[in-house]
Amino acid sequence: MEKEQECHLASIPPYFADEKDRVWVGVHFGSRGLGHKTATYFLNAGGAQDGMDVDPLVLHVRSSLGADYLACMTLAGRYAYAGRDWVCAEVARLLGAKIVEEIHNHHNYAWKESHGGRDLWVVRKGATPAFPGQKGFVGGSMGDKSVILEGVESEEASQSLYSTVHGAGRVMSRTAARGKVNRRTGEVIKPGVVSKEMMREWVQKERVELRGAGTDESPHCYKRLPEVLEHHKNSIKILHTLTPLGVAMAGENEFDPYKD
Ligand SMILES: Nc1nc2c(ncn2[C@@H]2O[C@H](COP(=O)(O)O)[C@@H](O)[C@H]2O)c(=O)[nH]1
Ligand SMILES: [Mn+2]
Repeated sequence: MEKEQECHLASIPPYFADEKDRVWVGVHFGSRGLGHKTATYFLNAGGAQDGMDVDPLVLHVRSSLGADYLACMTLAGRYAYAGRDWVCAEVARLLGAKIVEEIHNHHNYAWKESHGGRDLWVVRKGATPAFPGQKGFVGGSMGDKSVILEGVESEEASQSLYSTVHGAGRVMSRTAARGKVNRRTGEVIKPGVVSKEMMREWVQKERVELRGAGTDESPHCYKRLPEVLEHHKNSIKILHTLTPLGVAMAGENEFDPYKD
């Protein structure tokens, strides 16, 4: 690492080197467990039906339940920011680095915004805001380059309500990748498509130091980010390309009581 004193934060914790050999620390987690519990509480309280094809529960933002939901969502968002900040600071400390720039972005969250003179609640599922000049971190995979990008003004950008992708996206489900095993008997119900050897081979070729990770997170599970970003080239500008150096994530048998 040429500049040990400089460290940039992107919002997996891997760390990367950019095109000028500057170090970036990236994390990708938030409030999944808390968010799920919150949503479940409000769905039950609002009398939502259960099932894939049922009508959605609609709560008015000015109803007591709606206002409480928004307050809880905002709190869960702050909890996500705080957790990411803590992990980035800890990785920077371990690297002996000083943080010189921070880029935060949520996904799977709702924002109150004005578009074309209309006040809207914009829910970005698997997407992040990318208003002109707004920077964001978009992950590839543990064995692919990631990017720091910013939104640009264009017809396409406006049509997307100034949103972009938050990752390359999956080509297979977690279950398809790792297979299905009977937890009690250990019997393999369906073998996984991706083996540990395949995952190891990929990261070794890319010279990435990997700690933890199940095969459901292997690069084989994701699209290639440059191809995805090519489809978005009119609404974003790539500022930095980040090459992964080290990636740490929970192992396949790790117990996470918070599920975040
Ligand atoms: N830089 C990294 N990006 C990664 C890694 N594993 C996945 N990804 C990308 O991020 C999103 C994660 O999405 P989610 O659905 O799990 O929230 C995904 O689309 C990938 O492209 C990684 O280890 N490093
Ligand atoms: Mn995510």
